[in-house]
Amino acid sequence: MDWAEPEVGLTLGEGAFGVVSVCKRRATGEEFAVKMVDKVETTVEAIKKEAEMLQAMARQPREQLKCFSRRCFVCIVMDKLDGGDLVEGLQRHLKERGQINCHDVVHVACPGSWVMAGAHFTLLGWTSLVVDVYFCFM
Ligand SMILES: Nc1ncnc2c1ncn2[C@@H]1O[C@H](COP(=O)(O)OP(=O)(O)OP(=O)(O)O)[C@@H](O)[C@H]1O
Repeated sequence: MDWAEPEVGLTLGEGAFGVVSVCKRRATGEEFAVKMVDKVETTVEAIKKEAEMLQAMARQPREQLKCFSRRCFVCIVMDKLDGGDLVEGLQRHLKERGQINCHDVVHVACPGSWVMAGAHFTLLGWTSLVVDVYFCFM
């Protein structure tokens, strides 16, 4: 398996679980994103939950998510998404085209919320489901 020594490159962003960077598979040159979760600061249970959440959100969910371990990190490989940062995109839209009409986004927002509700329900239980369903009907 050539994931043993992938090439980790530029940082894409940072979240609660650690840094996300560009990652290149040496054998093929394909680019992915890799989330590097600190083994010392994060419990095994939390890392498992994060990996399961990413697996549930994957573009091809049936394909097994690739993970590898480095000295201090568990590295979770994902498809690299090139759409940019959501908040920056919203701000750019506001500046260039004005406010988004609520009626235009409802068809996208509702199915999206149901996907999130499903993922949260599987992993985190009822509390998140209730919150997500609330947002879905807002
Ligand atoms: N698959 C990806 N492809 C490209 N960029 C990504 C990818 N995943 C994450 N990023 C970038 O890295 C940033 C941090 O992602 P990360 O998933 O760690 O945190 P988050 O989604 O912002 O929130 P949380 O920490 O609650 O999970 C994102 O805001 C995004 O800019």
